[in-house]
Amino acid sequence: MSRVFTMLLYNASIYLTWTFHELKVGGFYFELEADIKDLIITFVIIIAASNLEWNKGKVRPLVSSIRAKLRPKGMPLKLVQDADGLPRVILTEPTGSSAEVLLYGGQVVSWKTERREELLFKSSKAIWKPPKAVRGGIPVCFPQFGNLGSLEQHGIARSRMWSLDRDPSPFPPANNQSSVDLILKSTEEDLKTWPHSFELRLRISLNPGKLTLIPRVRNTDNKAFSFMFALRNYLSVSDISEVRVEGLETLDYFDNLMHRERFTEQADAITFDGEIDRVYLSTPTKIAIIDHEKKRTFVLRKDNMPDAVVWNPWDKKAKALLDLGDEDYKSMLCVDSAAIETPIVLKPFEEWKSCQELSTVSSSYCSGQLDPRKVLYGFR
Ligand SMILES: O=P(O)(O)OC[C@H]1O[C@H](O)[C@H](O)[C@@H](O)[C@@H]1O
Repeated sequence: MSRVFTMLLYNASIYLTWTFHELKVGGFYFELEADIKDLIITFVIIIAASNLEWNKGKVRPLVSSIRAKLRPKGMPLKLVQDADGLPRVILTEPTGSSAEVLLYGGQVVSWKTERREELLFKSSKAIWKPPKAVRGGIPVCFPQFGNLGSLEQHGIARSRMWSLDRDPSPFPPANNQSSVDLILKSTEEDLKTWPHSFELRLRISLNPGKLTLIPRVRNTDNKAFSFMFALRNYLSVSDISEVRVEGLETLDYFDNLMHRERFTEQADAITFDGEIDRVYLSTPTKIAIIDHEKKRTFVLRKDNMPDAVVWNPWDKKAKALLDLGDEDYKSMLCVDSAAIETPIVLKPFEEWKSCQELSTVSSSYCSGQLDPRKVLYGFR
């Protein structure tokens, strides 16, 4: 789509907006709200811009600046500097739940209920200093998972400084206080170890009882590349021995503790009495992590990330990890949304998008037979 056409669309949208500013319907005049006017313009511009993005891999500066002007002007983002000098964004929503997101690693490090109860695990010995990734929260593993490649463990994204994405694609968030858009772009230095230019975007949105992460990866290179991706969810649990995971039964998995040998899960649900490090394959979109002691269930819903990693280091490995307290393994469980077995391939200017939603419900609702939707419709 040419620039001229974009301008034509833009002018047409302004004309339409003014024409319909006063809309005569059945003899009554309805004043259109300024918001609606903005919405119409935004809609037309975004369609034009999206086309440009798909075709050229770049939004023209003109369209970007118009889009920026039309972005909802709510309260500004709360950006604070913590004691270690790492900038973090504080997300809040009206019922009182909150989340904290570090620009370092693009990492959610806290998610609290409206009663200020922390839902994500943070290591008592976490190192809040580059180049170490912070142990806890939701680190982003990209473009490699674990040591399945030549890059540093779990790739580069979790130990890089991300930026606020001032031009999120395609729609700006509805509320600036409860949502943030981050971006990580390949640097000259990174290109030396992973020679593929990319843009990794992450939208983090907080809603009552729910935390949503939408990652996107765009190939901004002139050749195709492939990558692995994982959102490592460090969930805070009362006692790992009292936790069970439902939704992965009967599935095949690679066991990282057994030289990645392939097995089939035989148990009705996964319970924990020792170290575990497995990549479950072709998993359903919904997995339940049931914490009996807390009477709380985390529900993990994911889209376009077919694998799920389950990791707990248990006592020996915990002691070997410098940034994990000796007893910390008891109060954490990682259940990750991931794309590992089949790496994602992107041609130049193509974009991959996925979504993860974490929510909590009372245990009785999701544990097997008591989930009414499971009983009624049999879906997970
Ligand atoms: O210590 P990290 O780099 O965060 O990795 C933690 C763990 O992640 C994965 O599950 C790997 O398979 C493990 O080998 C690794 O120990």
